[in-house]
Amino acid sequence: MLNKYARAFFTRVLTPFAALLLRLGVSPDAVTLIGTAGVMAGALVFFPMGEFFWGTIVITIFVFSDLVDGNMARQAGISSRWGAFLDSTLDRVADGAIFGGLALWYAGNGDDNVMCAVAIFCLASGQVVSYTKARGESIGLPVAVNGLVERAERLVISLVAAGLSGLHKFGVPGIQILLPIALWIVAVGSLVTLVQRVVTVRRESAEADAAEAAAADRGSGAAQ
Ligand SMILES: CCCCCCCC/C=C\CCCCCCCC(=O)OC[C@H](COP(=O)(O)O[C@@H]1[C@H](O)[C@H](OP(=O)(O)O)[C@@H](O)[C@H](O)[C@H]1O)OC(=O)CCCCCCC/C=C\CCCCCCCC
Ligand SMILES: Nc1ccn([C@@H]2O[C@H](COP(=O)(O)O)[C@@H](O)[C@H]2O)c(=O)n1
Ligand SMILES: [Mg+2]
Ligand SMILES: [Mg+2]
Repeated sequence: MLNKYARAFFTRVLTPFAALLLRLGVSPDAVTLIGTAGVMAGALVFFPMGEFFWGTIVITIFVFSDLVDGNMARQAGISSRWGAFLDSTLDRVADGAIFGGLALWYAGNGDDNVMCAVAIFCLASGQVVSYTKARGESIGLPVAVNGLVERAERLVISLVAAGLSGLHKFGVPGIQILLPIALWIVAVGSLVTLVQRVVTVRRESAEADAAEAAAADRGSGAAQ
């Protein structure tokens, strides 16, 4: 949903910045790489220490690189298969760092085995949700469904909650409850999305196989 409705807004807002980077001689690949490194640093340095506010600030600054890199490539007319591969692959790395950082907090001083397991589930299910689309498309199917909770939703729900939970350290009472609530929402939402995508791939593959069998039948009928 965010991908559909918010992308146009962010494209308008980020286009001048993307143009500036191109004028400065920065490449889209460099933005992809630096953005991922920044997200990883924010997530793996701050989250395991329970510094959710500062971690979220650092991650938020760098995560928008994922919208800037493609914008730069399109403006410069240099969108490429390599760029698409690099972008999607490093998305998985960044997501692994964010949910891994949260899991490390709960496994350590956060001391909550259930929430550690929920964070690991968010990490794994998010990766599988993305894989269903990539694999479905690689076997020639349209995978014409995005589902309830795409990557943008996973990130926005988790990061808004993490940032707000971090305000606990600044004296806001009770607010840290938002992070576990958000992780449960992302976990359940990712599971629903996974089922939506698997059901779609199952239907599309059955339709494609039936169409192929019908075409083969017509071919052998014509040969007789
Ligand atoms: C005192 C308050 C403290 C709070 C501190 C600040 C809080 C800020 C919190 C959050 C900000 C989060 C911003 C997250 C922005 C995410 C941007 C992003 O990365 O979007 C990527 C997404 C997809 O891009 P791609 O096409 O490159 O990716 C494809 C996709 O990932 C597929 O994944 P799948 O769904 O299949 O799993 C992959 O299959 C594919 O491989 C991959 O290539 O881009 C978009 O979706 C575009 C829309 C972005 C919408 C961003 C909305 C941000 C909205 C609000 C943030 C501000 C909230 C402020 C809250 C303040 C709280 C007090
Ligand atoms: N280094 C890059 C990054 C991205 N691309 C192209 O942009 C598409 C992704 O667009 P986003 O707005 O989601 O970033 C991607 O599929 C590539 O076509 C690129 O060429 N090089
Ligand atoms: Mg991108
Ligand atoms: Mg991306």
